[in-house]
Amino acid sequence: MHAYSYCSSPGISLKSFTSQTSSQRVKPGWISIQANINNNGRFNYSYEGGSSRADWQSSCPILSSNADSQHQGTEENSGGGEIITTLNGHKRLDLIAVDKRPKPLTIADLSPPPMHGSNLRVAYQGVPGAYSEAAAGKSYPNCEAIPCDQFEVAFQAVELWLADRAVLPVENSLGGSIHRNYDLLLRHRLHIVGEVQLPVHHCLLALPGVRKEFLNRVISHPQALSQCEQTLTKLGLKVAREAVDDTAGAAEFIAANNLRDTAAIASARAADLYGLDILADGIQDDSSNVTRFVMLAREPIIPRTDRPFKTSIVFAAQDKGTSVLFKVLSAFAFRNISLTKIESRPHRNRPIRIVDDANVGTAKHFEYMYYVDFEASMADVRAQNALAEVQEFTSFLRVLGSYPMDMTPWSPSPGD
Ligand SMILES: O=C(O)C(=O)C[C@]1(C(=O)O)C=C[C@@H](O)C=C1
Repeated sequence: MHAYSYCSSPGISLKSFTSQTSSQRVKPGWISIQANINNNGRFNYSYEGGSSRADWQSSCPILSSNADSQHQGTEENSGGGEIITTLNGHKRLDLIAVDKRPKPLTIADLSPPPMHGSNLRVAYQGVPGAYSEAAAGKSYPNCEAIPCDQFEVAFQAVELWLADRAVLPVENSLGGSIHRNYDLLLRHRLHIVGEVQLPVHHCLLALPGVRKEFLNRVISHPQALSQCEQTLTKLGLKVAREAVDDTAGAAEFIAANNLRDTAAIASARAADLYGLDILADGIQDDSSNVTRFVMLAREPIIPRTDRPFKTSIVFAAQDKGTSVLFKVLSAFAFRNISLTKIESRPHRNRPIRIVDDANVGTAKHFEYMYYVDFEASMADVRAQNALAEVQEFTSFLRVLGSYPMDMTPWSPSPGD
């Protein structure tokens, strides 16, 4: 039933990147990484973890090299120059520790990692069974999907080289934009290197034996709740709705706490993973329910013109003039470049501008950051000229990425 062959990793949580006390809860199978900057301005990592911490550390070169200095394991020289560390009786080969001398760069260091290669570590928000995990698998088949407890953590995981890519939702055909990710795109320096559209087929899940009449509440991600609002009412479920971090997390929570009065909106895969029954299938309000995800990387890809590309930009208008937005949009229209999305968010550094006009009086203007997606590659001279023109009317302009459009055909799931 599940088309993707990704594998899940132990996850990363926000406390990984903030100050932390030793009493903090650690999810089973997750690693908690505390990153501090030391006196030399370098990162130090320390670890608390669930059962698979050692596996995770040994699969991650950054972690395994740092872990060596923190754990009181014993070391042997295997005779071949490698160091074998013994940790809790388990032997492990530490490639990083083998040879600390700088190595010459090879051609392999200079080429980007394979787009669909194996072992690409892809961070997503949520727990296994979340739609974001499926999007990671669709974007990078055979990747190692790394669950993160918040969107921000997925950004940081890539920035700190704990993951190679992040795959994050930006908009849904029914629920609209996921604003948090628009704000984070601006705050972080990652590049959009691709997009993927995922049909989202929701199910109502409950513990085995539970019937709809027993339910007092339905829990899920706020987007999923809004995508199923009308259907829940049609099913006669006049129960409380509660928002949680992700859809699969809602299913996991019901199973872990044996909640017989609560249902979750989540995927069929989440039902499988957490041992829940499907009370209703395909409960999204529209069968063509699609979420668009973007793939993020530390480096941009080189834009091309031999296939359809999309470019995402963000800009702020200059202080003076009210027709800036019109002028910016005209720069694309005159060059026959179609816009596929426009979104405005508060300008966090300067949310309000006081405008004094001797004739009209004083007004408070809200200031925005505008996000625009347009259908052209940055290698296309029309896009370059349009942006040169846009720059004249804006106080800030950043290209978030120029990347191949997702042209994969999809159809509503059978039974919708
Ligand atoms: O909760 C999940 O399963 C997610 O992957 C998050 C998310 C979202 O943020 O929009 C992704 C796809 C669906 O639209 C519902 C929820």
